[in-house]
Amino acid sequence: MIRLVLLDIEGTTLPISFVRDVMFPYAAKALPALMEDHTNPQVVGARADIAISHPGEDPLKVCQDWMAKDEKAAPLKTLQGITWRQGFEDGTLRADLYKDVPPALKAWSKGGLRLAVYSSGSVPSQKLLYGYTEQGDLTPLFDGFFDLSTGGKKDAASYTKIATACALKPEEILFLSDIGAELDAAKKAGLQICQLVRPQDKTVPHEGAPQAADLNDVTQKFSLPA
Ligand SMILES: CSCCC(=O)C(=O)COP(=O)(O)O
Ligand SMILES: [Mg+2]
Repeated sequence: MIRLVLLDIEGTTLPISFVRDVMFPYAAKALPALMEDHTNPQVVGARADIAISHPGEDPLKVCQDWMAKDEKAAPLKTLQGITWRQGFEDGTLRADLYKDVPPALKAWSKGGLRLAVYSSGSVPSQKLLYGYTEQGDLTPLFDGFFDLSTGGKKDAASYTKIATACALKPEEILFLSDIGAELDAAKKAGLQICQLVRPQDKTVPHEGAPQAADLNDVTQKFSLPA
């Protein structure tokens, strides 16, 4: 029996284009000034992590390269999250979630399902994103937020950790993502899985994973509350 739905963000609840064409350019513009901040402990920590992984390299250049390749690197995700706070709080950024997402999340939650997020985006940025959506603040719907500090999304151990943190058996969790390797890892850990194949995102269907076109389709295929 499914007790909790664990959701990826980019390509699952939010169009990839919003991340690539709105959020990333916003962060890219703010990053050079942020990298000069020597007082914020999170910035200092992220710079130190980059110095370990890329000794002798310019940390700003490393971040710019990561962004160009959409690398899910934890220091970059921390720094991007810091830049996005200003944008979400002053109204420049508003998460334009897929239209099927808010009603389905509300119906699932109202029907007794627990909801949690697992994204490469940092937990503070997950909370900003769901806190400032075109449909209002959706953060009260979630009782868990997980990011790369739990582990990589292609690593089965991360899903085991999430199940433990949620005090559930792995098979009581349904993980939704667009990425085949993430779904394979979750399946290996014993979670139920479903791939979101969003035409707008040109998602490549992954062999061996049940598929859904949107969250309404997930509701039907897994008999979730409607
Ligand atoms: C708060 S999500 C911001 C988008 C982002 O930076 C990202 O890397 C999303 O990756 P996901 O794991 O949700 O596909
Ligand atoms: Mg994704």
